[in-house]
Amino acid sequence: MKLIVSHSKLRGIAAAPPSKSHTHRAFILAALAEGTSVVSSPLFGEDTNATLDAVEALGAGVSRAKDSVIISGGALHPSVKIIDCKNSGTSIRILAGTAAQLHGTTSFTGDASLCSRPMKPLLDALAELGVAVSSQDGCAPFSVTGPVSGTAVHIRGDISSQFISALLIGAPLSKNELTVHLTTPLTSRPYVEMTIAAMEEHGVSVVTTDDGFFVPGNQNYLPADVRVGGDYSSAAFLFAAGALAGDVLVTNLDPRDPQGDKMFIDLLEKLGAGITRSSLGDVRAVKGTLHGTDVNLADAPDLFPIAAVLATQCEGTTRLFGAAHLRFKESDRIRSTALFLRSMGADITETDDGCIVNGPCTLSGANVTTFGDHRIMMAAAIAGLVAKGETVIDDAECCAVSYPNFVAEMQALGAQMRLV
Ligand SMILES: O=C(O)C1=C[C@@H](OP(=O)(O)O)[C@@H](O)[C@H](O)C1
Ligand SMILES: C=C(OP(=O)(O)O)C(=O)O
Repeated sequence: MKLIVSHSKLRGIAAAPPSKSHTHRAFILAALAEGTSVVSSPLFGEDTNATLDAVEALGAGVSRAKDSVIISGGALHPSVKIIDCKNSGTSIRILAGTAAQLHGTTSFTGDASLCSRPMKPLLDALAELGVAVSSQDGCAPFSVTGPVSGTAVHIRGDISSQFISALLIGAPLSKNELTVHLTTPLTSRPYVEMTIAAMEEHGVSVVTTDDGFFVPGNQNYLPADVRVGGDYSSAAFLFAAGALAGDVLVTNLDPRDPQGDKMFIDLLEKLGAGITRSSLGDVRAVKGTLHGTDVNLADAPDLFPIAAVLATQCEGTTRLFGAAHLRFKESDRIRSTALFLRSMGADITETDDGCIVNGPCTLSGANVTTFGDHRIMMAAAIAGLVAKGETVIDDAECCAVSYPNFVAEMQALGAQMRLV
């Protein structure tokens, strides 16, 4: 399907969809805990559905209701069928760390995008811990044959924090302790902090050390009822829509949430958008005169495509930097973002770890290739709201990965968008 977007004025209230990252963690940790856990308000997106199907294949009891999932966990076993994680890096990496703790072999695969994303640092780390791994080229499809027997592991932290989350989440299941030594600085650190917070909610502990993490062995995950809060990465598209094209109030957000992408609100404020925060966590974003600045996205890479869209509407130069790991996402997001914005008329130059944008740019509608990447699709749709003429975006259904109601939500706010 294609999405056709025209210049629009927006006004209204939208609830942020549930957090994708919290939902993955809630489903997996509930599956690891002996007993019954209830996950309320989870995200039912394609990525989190892949995780839910996978924990079922690994032996968890799963009962899906309209706005919650009941999971009976604790007695996991290797999956007899190949686990297909579709488009989801978080699913395949964290679940590989879990499957590696089980006695036997589990195989994983995904779609073409996922099968081209890096897995080797995690597979090498699992091999260092005594797990037999088999993959053709360090990518999916691959299999792991557990259990883990080692007690120390070395892994780089600058490709994906999901490798670290995978090792940490699996570790308490081992008889032995685990020390994780990072061989490079850790990027996307807030996601590891979300992992540790979620593990603590299920009664297990992780210690942060000078060069990584330490997890005591032989710990038991306890069942817990968890309510999933709103997703700041998805909300960024709503905030940007308000800041560029009108006035949008976003609800269902918790300012105490460890999600790193809540930095987007501070960024909008710094750029000059009208931002108002209520004591309940709601945030209103209103169109303002925007000015360029330098933004380090090392810890919030998912904001890159929409931050680049904002940058095109800022006076002066905006430098987005620090996020070379954007090259390993659903697409090479530095390239795919620069490509679509340049085709719309933006002055944008790729760098190794981000981009430089000279604004303000007059954007014009163009044919946008998303590369099947949900965040490129949604960023292009927001760019289309301020472009002259029609923006035609391919593969529009790919937003179902993280934000299935994106188009309906934008239309309800007054966006001129139609699916054809
Ligand atoms: O752990 C997670 O939930 C995620 C970690 C991040 O990936 P990297 O650690 O690969 O940057 C982020 O981009 C992804 O959307 C979700
Ligand atoms: C990179 C993302 O997710 P994942 O790594 O789980 O595919 C994302 O949602 O932008």
